[in-house]
Amino acid sequence: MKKLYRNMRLFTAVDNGRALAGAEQGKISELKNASMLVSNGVVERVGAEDEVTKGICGRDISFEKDFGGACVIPGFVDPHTHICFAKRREDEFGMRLAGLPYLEILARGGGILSSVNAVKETDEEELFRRSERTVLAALSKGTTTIEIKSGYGLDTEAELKMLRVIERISKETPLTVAPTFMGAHAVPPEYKSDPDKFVDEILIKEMLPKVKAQGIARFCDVFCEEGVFSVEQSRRLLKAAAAMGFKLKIHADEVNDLGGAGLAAELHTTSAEHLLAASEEHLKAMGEAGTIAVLLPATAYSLKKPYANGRNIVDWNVPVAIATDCNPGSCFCESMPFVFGLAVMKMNMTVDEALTASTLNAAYAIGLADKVGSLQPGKQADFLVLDGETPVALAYHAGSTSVMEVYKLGEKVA
Ligand SMILES: N=CN[C@@H](CCC(=O)O)C(=O)O
Ligand SMILES: [Zn+2]
Repeated sequence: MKKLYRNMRLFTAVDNGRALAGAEQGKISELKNASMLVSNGVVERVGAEDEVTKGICGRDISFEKDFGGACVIPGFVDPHTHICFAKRREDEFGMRLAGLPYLEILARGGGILSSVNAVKETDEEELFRRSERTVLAALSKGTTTIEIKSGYGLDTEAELKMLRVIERISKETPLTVAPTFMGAHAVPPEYKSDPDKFVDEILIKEMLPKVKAQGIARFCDVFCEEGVFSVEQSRRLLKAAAAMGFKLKIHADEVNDLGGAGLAAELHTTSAEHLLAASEEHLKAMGEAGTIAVLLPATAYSLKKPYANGRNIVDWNVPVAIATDCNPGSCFCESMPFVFGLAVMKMNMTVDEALTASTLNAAYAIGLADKVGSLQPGKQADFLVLDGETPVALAYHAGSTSVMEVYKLGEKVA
């Protein structure tokens, strides 16, 4: 049986087989009085009502809804989160407000390492319950597909525990989930004097094969940053991961311009994230390599750092996606509408560019563009009804999500 959604003002990026870059990123299709025919949760037809219903017998339609001309966009795809965590770190936020730098907190054994201790102390059921709560908060704000990283385990057992919880989130919530293995999130204190040993003997020889064997991660990611993993260590890990069939991501040039964006271009990683301090040369190389820049403006907000230069990065022909980076430390934010507003107001992207960044390009950044990211035949019927005439509302109505209704696979879920 089919569902028919009618009378929508529908805005979507158009998928032509690759992430959109440069001027293409700002091209959005707008259809007034649009209808959408959904079959088994998948868009069968979308367009003018007479075309959409041509040859369809009324008896085949089990459900029909008129949206009264409301603005509809694809469900948000959040392509970068650490949303599987055991405890919030409000105390650390207070320390940062008092002037202590983020990397200094980590160097003193706090930050990511305090989240590692919390995950180890929390049993799997409880970790699932707490993570699920934050994931459902994201869903209520319009996120219908989400990437979730491990990386608060740092030993094989705890990393696998996180990845099992992430798999459960995928099975037991309405969201589509892209799981990422990020055992290279920080150097555990016991390897502080020999981080190469952690990279070569633990990450490469022990963890990657076990994660691969269990088939519970699609991507491998690394935090390439001063005092965390060097460019050379990141290169070794990512090359080993690629050889085992993982797709690649890299946290690059978040605080210091270490050359992570250049490494992303060299290895043709699917995406490079953060990029606040990345050089023009390396960003342009990413554009040539087709590596997607995943920008995280809520992290710049939360760390009180200058925003990544989204305007230039789009103009340099790098496909841009945006994400929340939801995590308990550097950025406790599960709201894609907030990130959308920051992209427009603080990174000088246009509303249309931000819409592509938060839907289609985000889907490409997690390898799921064949299923989600735009409202076109063959893709999941994941969509949002907005309070506003156009997607401008997402930036205009500051502090509101503007998301009235959330549909996943053609079903209202929030
Ligand atoms: N920068 C590294 N990792 C995360 C933060 C994780 C944390 O602070 O817990 C990020 O992408 O911002
Ligand atoms: Zn991150």
